Amino acid sequence: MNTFKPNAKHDTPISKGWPAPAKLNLFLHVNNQRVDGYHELQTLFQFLSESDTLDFKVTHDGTLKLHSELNQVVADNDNLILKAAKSLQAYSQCSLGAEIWLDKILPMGGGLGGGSSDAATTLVALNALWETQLSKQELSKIGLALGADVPVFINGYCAFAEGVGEKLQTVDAKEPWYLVIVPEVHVSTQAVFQHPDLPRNTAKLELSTLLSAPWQNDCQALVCKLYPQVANALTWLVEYAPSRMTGTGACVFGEFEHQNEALNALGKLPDGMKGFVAKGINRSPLERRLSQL
Ligand SMILES: C[C@@](CO)(OP(=O)(O)O)[C@H](O)COP(=O)(O)OP(=O)(O)OC[C@H]1O[C@@H](n2ccc(N)nc2=O)[C@H](O)[C@@H]1O
Ligand SMILES: Nc1ncnc2c1ncn2[C@@H]1O[C@H](COP(=O)(O)OP(=O)(O)O)[C@@H](O)[C@H]1O
Repeated sequence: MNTFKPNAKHDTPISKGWPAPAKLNLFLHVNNQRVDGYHELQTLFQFLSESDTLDFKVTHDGTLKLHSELNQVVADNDNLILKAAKSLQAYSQCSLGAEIWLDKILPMGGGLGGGSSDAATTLVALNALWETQLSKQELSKIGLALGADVPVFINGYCAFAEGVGEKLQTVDAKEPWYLVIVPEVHVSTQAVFQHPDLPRNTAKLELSTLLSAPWQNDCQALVCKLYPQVANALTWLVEYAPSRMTGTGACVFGEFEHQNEALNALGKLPDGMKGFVAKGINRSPLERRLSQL
């Protein structure tokens, strides 16, 4: 419905409004460390109603250009959007290029997966616009090389993940409202996984057992010890709702049945804490967008 609307400013068609949603890890278990250093996980991913938005214009000279204020903080060579577009060009031998506009609203490096989601949306959108016709499986293979969380965003459904996040099983979870607190601290995923105090031996369990057991994040205690801002945010939030950390942090989330309860708690956030309210969603808005083409 939003595809290829002529845009006076750019004078050529731009495909607008491709969403790149945030995710939460509703639980995160670290089961094992592989010989290559990576950790085997069991985790449950759910999307949030908060998204970055990307617009794309196909070009015919093979060049890739990103328009974003993010280039003040992330060099083009490191930006997952351009890396994703280059990987798709290489894999599919496509000679087309693209201009890409990013409206970035998701906090970076907080365990909400915004960078991975931007990369997934780029792969899915350009696969459609360049007509490269790769399957979700092929796109996920390309995406996994960019980040462990990219496949779940390509798949587009709330999912239980194993391995390093690539073995996915769709789950129909409840869709509550969340208050997400964004502590002003950067937690390095690599540093958490390399830390000697990280528990790495949670028993692997069947999905049915995991879904009915209390949910936990194995990285949370360590991150709270290393970053008091994360511990403080959780201490405040658990007074209002069952709360946990997402991914390797730093963001924490509290679960509410009704939007107004989450908004009410947001309104009481102490000075110096930032957060937002979003709904948990099982079908990604990217998946919905694709089905409208
Ligand atoms: C653990 C999760 C859960 O969603 O955390 P968040 O990043 O979202 O917080 C993700 O799988 C993270 O995925 P992603 O952020 O893409 O991680 P990558 O860039 O692939 O890896 C960063 C570094 O973390 C370590 N790493 C990452 C994932 C994993 N399963 N085992 C690891 O040991 C590796 O040292 C790697 O070099
Ligand atoms: N398009 C992008 N958006 C966000 N971060 C990006 C992007 N491209 C590269 N990055 C890098 O990826 C890192 C992780 O970003 P993000 O996915 O938001 O966090 P997390 O992995 O903690 O969920 C950022 O700190 C940034 O250096």
